Amino acid sequence: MYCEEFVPEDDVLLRARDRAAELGCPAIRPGAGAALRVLAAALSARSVVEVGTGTGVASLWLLRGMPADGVLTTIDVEVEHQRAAKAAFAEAGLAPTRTRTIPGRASDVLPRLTDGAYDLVLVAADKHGYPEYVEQALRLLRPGGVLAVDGALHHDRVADPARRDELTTVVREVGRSLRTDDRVVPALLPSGDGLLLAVRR
Ligand SMILES: C[S@@+](CC[C@H](N)C(=O)[O-])C[C@H]1O[C@@H](n2cnc3c(N)ncnc32)[C@H](O)[C@@H]1O
Repeated sequence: MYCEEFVPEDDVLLRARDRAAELGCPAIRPGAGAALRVLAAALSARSVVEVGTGTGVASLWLLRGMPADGVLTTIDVEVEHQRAAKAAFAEAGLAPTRTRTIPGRASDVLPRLTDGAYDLVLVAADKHGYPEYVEQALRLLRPGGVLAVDGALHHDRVADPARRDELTTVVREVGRSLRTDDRVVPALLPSGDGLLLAVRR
């Protein structure tokens, strides 16, 4: 699709995407990755959290929008995924100080991060955990900071009211609750698999 390929990926991103396919870990699609890079650049995001490192595809998009002294804190329960992500960060020539990779379950790690200290939080891990990760993200964001939730359309199932399986319902409810949450200004972009955005008031 034209929009998904509008900003092409370089070899480092394509290799990280290949490793994601090898490990069976779905990576963010390029259109949503490009949108994240825009957000990170627009916010001059120096402190970013990613929930669900995978092999580092979204991490690279974020880091490329962040200023040169920005630090990405990225969490994943799978050590093998984070190992692949670290290889991608090295290939991209990123200084080790630019990334803080934390192994562990998001529900254990997120509560240890500081309130109101982050410019941007990307939620992209197990969808069952989305309601909890979104709540944690709203705690972590500074006013004016942005929450991004990847997979918000869940393969277009969220938009189809006839789809009532558990995961689709969880993701749909996350969107509904952010839409009526006075703490944020929301929008749902159709890029990638759906990128739900919410600016923290
Ligand atoms: C969709 S992939 C992330 C893709 C990545 N953001 C990218 O675009 O390259 C989801 C990741 O979440 C991780 N994950 C699953 N459950 C988790 C949990 N409870 N806590 C932390 N990470 C988890 C998986 O190991 C997997 O690497």
